[in-house]
Amino acid sequence: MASVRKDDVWDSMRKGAQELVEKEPLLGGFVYSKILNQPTFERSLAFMLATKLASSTVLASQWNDLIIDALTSTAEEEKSMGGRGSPAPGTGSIADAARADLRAILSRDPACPSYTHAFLFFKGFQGLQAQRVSHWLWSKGRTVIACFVQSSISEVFGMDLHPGAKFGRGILVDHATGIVVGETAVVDDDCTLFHGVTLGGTGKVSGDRHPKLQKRVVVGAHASVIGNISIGHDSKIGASASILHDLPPNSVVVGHKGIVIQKRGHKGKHSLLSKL
Ligand SMILES: CC(=O)SCCNC(=O)CCNC(=O)[C@H](O)C(C)(C)COP(=O)(O)OP(=O)(O)OC[C@H]1O[C@@H](n2cnc3c(N)ncnc32)[C@H](O)[C@@H]1OP(=O)(O)O
Ligand SMILES: N[C@@H](CO)C(=O)O
Repeated sequence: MASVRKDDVWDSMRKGAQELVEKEPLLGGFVYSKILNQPTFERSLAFMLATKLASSTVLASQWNDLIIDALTSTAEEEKSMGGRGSPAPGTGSIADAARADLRAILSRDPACPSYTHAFLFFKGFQGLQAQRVSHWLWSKGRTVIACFVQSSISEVFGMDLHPGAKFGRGILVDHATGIVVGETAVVDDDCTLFHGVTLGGTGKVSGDRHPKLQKRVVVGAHASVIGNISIGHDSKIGASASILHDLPPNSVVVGHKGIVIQKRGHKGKHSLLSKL
């Protein structure tokens, strides 16, 4: 007999949805259609994204079919990879990446009370899952439809995520408004991006031209990280900083020149801050 996979995120989402409807019956139709009437996390995710992205010319049912295709194919691809460790950014099951993102949001965002809340209300979460679908299309050479998805994400969620960009798992995209991520950017597992972040090119080169964020990097609101540079794991980039050069792991940087104020774990006066 085939074993039924345990899905703690989905179980918790359904429980949260039930509680939400009891508290606010006005939202009953909304919550039932997106979660409680759906048989699985995958179906729920596809329906939620499809209804967000739908327009008068590309219907929710067409989006739903496309997204289900992406979720099924990427799950099969991950299975065929043998399930060894976390997949490289931009590869592996989209649904499992979405589950990891929900876990990350609940554990790292004090404003998030439940998986249900993030799933239904956080456009950073929703837009990122749509980007994962566009990236799957991009990786299959379906670049026109991938760019159409990018354009729809931009219109609906207010952030511009190129389909070529590679995102790992456990990503918190908080508030999300105004985020721009370029084609060759890589955001590894457990990173956090606040609103207004740019992971951009210098405008002077083509090819591989966007930043690579290693694991657990936090990029503060309205910071710009520019060029094909590497941001070492566990670094924090301050709100409104501009970063144009590689940063070693554990850096904490602020200001227009991305001045290092400390190496995390090392105590001492931030003397360089007097230059700001
Ligand atoms: C609705 C919302 O809440 S949206 C959330 C938006 N929040 C963000 O984007 C958070 C981003 N985080 C930051 O900018 C943080 O300040 C960090 C990560 C850069 C630094 O955090 P910490 O390591 O705790 O540094 P700490 O707060 O002790 O500050 C150290 C010094 O840097 C200065 N500093 C901190 N952040 C910044 C910044 N973004 N720009 C300029 N200077 C800064 C401080 O004034 C302080 O200076 P001082 O030593 O002269 O007093
Ligand atoms: N979501 C984060 C930043 O706004 C918080 O509530 O602190």
